[in-house]
Amino acid sequence: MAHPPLPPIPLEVAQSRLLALVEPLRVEHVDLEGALGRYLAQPLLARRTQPAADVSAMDGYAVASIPADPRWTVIGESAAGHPHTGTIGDGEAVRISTGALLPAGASAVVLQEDIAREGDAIHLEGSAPAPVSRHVRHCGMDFAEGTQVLPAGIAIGPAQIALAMTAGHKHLPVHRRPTVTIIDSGDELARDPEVCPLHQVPASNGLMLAAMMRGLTAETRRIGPVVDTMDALIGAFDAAGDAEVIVTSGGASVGDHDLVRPALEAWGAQLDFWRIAIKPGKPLLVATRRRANGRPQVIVGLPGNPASSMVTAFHFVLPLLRRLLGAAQPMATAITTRLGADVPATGARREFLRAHWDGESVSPVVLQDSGALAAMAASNALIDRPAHTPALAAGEPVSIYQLQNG
Ligand SMILES: Nc1nc2c(c(=O)[nH]1)N[C@H]1C(S)=C(S)[C@@H](COP(=O)(O)OP(=O)(O)OC[C@H]3O[C@@H](n4cnc5c(N)ncnc54)[C@H](O)[C@@H]3O)O[C@H]1N2
Ligand code: MOO
Repeated sequence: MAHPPLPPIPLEVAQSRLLALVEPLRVEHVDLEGALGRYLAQPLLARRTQPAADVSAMDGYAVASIPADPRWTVIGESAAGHPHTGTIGDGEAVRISTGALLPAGASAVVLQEDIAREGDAIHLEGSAPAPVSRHVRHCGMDFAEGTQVLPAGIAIGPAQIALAMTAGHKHLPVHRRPTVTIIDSGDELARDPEVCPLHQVPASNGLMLAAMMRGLTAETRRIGPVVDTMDALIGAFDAAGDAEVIVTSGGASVGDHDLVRPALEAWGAQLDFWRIAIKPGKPLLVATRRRANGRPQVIVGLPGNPASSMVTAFHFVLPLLRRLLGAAQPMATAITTRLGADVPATGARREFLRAHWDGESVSPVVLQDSGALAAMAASNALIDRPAHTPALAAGEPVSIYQLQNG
């Protein structure tokens, strides 16, 4: 890795290069609870039809028809889990509960609120269902056996798990969880925030990064803080073992003690790119190393400033993990909202302003220094400001990314 200083590259170019380095991990079958937070590896086909037969959507009376003189005799009951076994004819009704099978011969359900009953004799007092099948859920209304209920690559959340179970599945095919080793690097970093002299700062980035990855089910391991020497860094890379992804924080810039790049080189990794035209986060680097199994190990070197680490983890590490997990859409998606305050013009780098979004408008927090953690903790969004754009006034539309920040 001899490095003529490379010009910073645009965000999307860098993201595409990073994602092109890996493929989704191998497929495994896990139980439904274990599938939460992961991505479906193959399209899911229904193994049953839902509802499996016509069922009632309301509590009332199932009837064969609604005659001009709407009177019926109750001949039995169909309760949820206890179907009525006979067939009903004209003038007959079956007491029915929500979710119970419609008896053979029934075509409508009349709400119990619309019925007057004396003994087994009932008559319509309110309104008849319109259309007549209004309170009936027909066989296959939700899905039919053999049809695709979920596409490959979809995120598996609570509704997907419920659907999979209802479609007759106990297990789901998902991609293996990625293993990630997170390395805090820097002589100034203290492991213990209660024992932190003036020249030190608590090593909070590793903790924050692991927290960001938790929602994606990644298996994280933390190393460090590691001191700024080649030997210590190479030792930390070795200790990362077979992790699919190594994330370092700090030491990515151009200072005399920023050794992540040369240490990666000495360790045998290949630099893929270094420096992105974004603010914060410019010194981000990505390198790869071939593992014994022939698959690449990807190293993402994040800048040490906390806001830079968070923004680059958001735009690079999380999409990389989603790609390894088999997500159809690994990138974060932006939404459009309007500004609650003016924002200044931008320069050569695309900027991601830490901001607070209240659901209606978004305002940048006052302190945009990439070392400002209190300001970052007051943010729940990033305002996306393209490079070389003029100032914008409150009320104008902007793109934002939502952060899972408290
Ligand atoms: N002459 C130049 N100086 C700098 C440039 C440049 O282009 N020319 N880039 C600046 C930018 S932009 C950034 S961002 C920083 C990032 O540099 P590093 O990745 O080398 O980060 P460090 O110098 O190691 O640390 C920066 C800052 O962050 C704190 N830090 C580091 N690691 C952690 C951690 N694990 N937990 C909490 N805090 C951490 C560290 O103490 C420093 O205060 O470089 C600029 N400089
Ligand atoms: O890019 Mo640095 O990340 O501005 O602070």
